[in-house]
Amino acid sequence: MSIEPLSGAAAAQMLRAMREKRPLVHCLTNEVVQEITANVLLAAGASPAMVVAEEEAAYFAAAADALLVNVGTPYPARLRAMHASAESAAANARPWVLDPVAAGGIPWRDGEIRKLLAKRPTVVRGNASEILALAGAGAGGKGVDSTDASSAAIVPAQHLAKASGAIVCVTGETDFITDGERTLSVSGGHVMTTLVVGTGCSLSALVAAFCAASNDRLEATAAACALAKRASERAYAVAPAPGSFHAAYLDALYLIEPESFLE
Ligand SMILES: Nc1ncnc2c1ncn2[C@@H]1O[C@H](COP(=O)(O)OP(=O)(O)O)[C@@H](O)[C@H]1O
Ligand SMILES: Cc1ncsc1CCOP(=O)(O)O
Ligand SMILES: [Mg+2]
Repeated sequence: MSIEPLSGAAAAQMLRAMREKRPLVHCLTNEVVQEITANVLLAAGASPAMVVAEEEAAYFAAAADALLVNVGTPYPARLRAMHASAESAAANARPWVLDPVAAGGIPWRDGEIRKLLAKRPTVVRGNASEILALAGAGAGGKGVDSTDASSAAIVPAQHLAKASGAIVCVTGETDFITDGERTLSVSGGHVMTTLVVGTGCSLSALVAAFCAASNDRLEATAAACALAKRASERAYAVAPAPGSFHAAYLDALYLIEPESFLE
């Protein structure tokens, strides 16, 4: 199966559409990354809302433009809100993204991730070890971090996409995005991105934002990856250490214009 790089024209169009819509993204995410997730969405041009109580999450999922479900710090009440919100998003034709943090490493969590996967997310975005584990081809990474190369997860990601009906986005040195038939790649970025917590989790939120603004969810997902990769490159050029890189990454997400993908 051939792999196509995402075109600059598609990335530009998707970023323009996302900024025009300024989608409201409902985030059910982990305790570690709430702030970077909200800030990444705001800087890129979307609108975050962390509506987490079981009593209100499903209601809000029907009203928001997209939903993120990230299982980084799961516990029963949060998982109940996640299941109800995923059902509500699907019933109201809203895209939703599953981020299977640490898949393969913890049996109870794996069971919960499988139950969420059965609810048919629009996109599953994870690092290579997480996607390999979900595809039945690996035993997880080092906690929340990947110990595998994204290139090793291309074929398993394609199988997982076919089996689950979701678009599967596996990130790493190169990001690969597949629906099981077509596979896009996004290269570049900088490894410094892995030294700032929440860059993967917040990318999953960005994928939700892009999917809210286009019906081509494969290209929308790849465009979110392309924005993150370009922002990482710009950030590293001015801030080559984690603390300042974090701030520069947000700045770059804000400053990058759609036209820059056409250069
Ligand atoms: N070796 C690398 N070189 C460049 N960019 C990377 C590398 N590893 C990860 N990234 C980027 O870091 C971000 C987070 O991806 P990743 O580390 O795979 O997810 P997670 O944080 O969920 O483990 C993505 O934008 C990805 O493209
Ligand atoms: C450190 C940590 N522990 C549980 S969730 C989490 C954040 C993981 O963030 P990311 O997957 O973006 O690196
Ligand atoms: Mg992650």
